Amino acid sequence: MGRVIEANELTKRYGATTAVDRLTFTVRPGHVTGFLGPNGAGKSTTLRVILGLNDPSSGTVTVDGQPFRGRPRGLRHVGALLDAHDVHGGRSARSHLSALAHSNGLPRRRVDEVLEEVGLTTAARRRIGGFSLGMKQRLGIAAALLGDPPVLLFDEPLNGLDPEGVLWVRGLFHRLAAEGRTVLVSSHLMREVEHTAQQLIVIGRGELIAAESLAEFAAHGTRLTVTVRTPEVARLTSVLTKEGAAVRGEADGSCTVTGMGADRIGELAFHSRVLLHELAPRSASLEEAFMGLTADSVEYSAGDAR
Ligand SMILES: Nc1ncnc2c1ncn2[C@@H]1O[C@H](COP(=O)(O)OP(=O)(O)OP(=O)(O)O)[C@@H](O)[C@H]1O
Repeated sequence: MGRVIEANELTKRYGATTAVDRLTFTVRPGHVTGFLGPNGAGKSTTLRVILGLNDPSSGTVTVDGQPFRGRPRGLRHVGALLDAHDVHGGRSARSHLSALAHSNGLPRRRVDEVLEEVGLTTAARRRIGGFSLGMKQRLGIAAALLGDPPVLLFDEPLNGLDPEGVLWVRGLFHRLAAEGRTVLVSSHLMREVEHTAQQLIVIGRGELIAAESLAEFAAHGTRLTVTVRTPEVARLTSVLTKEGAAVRGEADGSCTVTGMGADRIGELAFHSRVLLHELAPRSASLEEAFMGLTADSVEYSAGDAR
């Protein structure tokens, strides 16, 4: 049942600001795709353009080979949670969803089904204005699911959810993907995405930085570093730097070596009769890889704070 989202050289400018800059990517069904980038990277803009809420300045984005805008009864094709606050506070959850179901020609029974799905059945008659952010996120997810669509877009859906809610959302996204749907989930935090997504699209300053599996991202983002502990720091540093490694002293007395594997460090230390107390290879975490890759974009958005 899946549908592919394809962006081709997608560009969106707001006056002098280029929010999305020649983005080309494909989102496939069957797994959760994380859409990752620092604040202001252009994630929300991209999602809005996919949904046809904004026109691209140039380039194209299609869902199942066609621009999404103008599809009748859109909720049957693409469900989206863009902004959990974007709901009428005076309405109840049930009347909000009923209105959406009605305008999209969806059967009323779907309202009860999605309320049950997101755990809001008992709160269905309460005013949305009194909902916590987590409850509003659940309501937004319910609205996205209403049309039982094959394509689902979620903008920062984990915001405001408690740990139990986060686990629930992850389980839900995995199930939706396993059913063959296309699931795109944006976040500015790698730690949110790394347990949720199998595929990643990483952007910074509106530009594509990476589009690959989480495993590939982890592998190429990883710099080889080795933690070494020795009572003879100066001698070891001299031995290793002569062979091309970089050695940095840490506050706890250990050294971080880059550019050389643990085997070679051990060999060189042995031949130079330098005593080692610890020799531990470590790989950068996904968070570190993400921050390293997007460092330039973060500086940009910090200076360009909205
Ligand atoms: N309607 C608009 N008018 C002018 N500039 C805009 C508009 N919408 C977005 N921008 C700008 O486009 C850039 C990308 O914004 P966008 O909201 O898409 O990023 P984001 O990755 O979703 O960030 P965040 O995580 O902070 O929501 C920002 O510099 C933002 O200020």
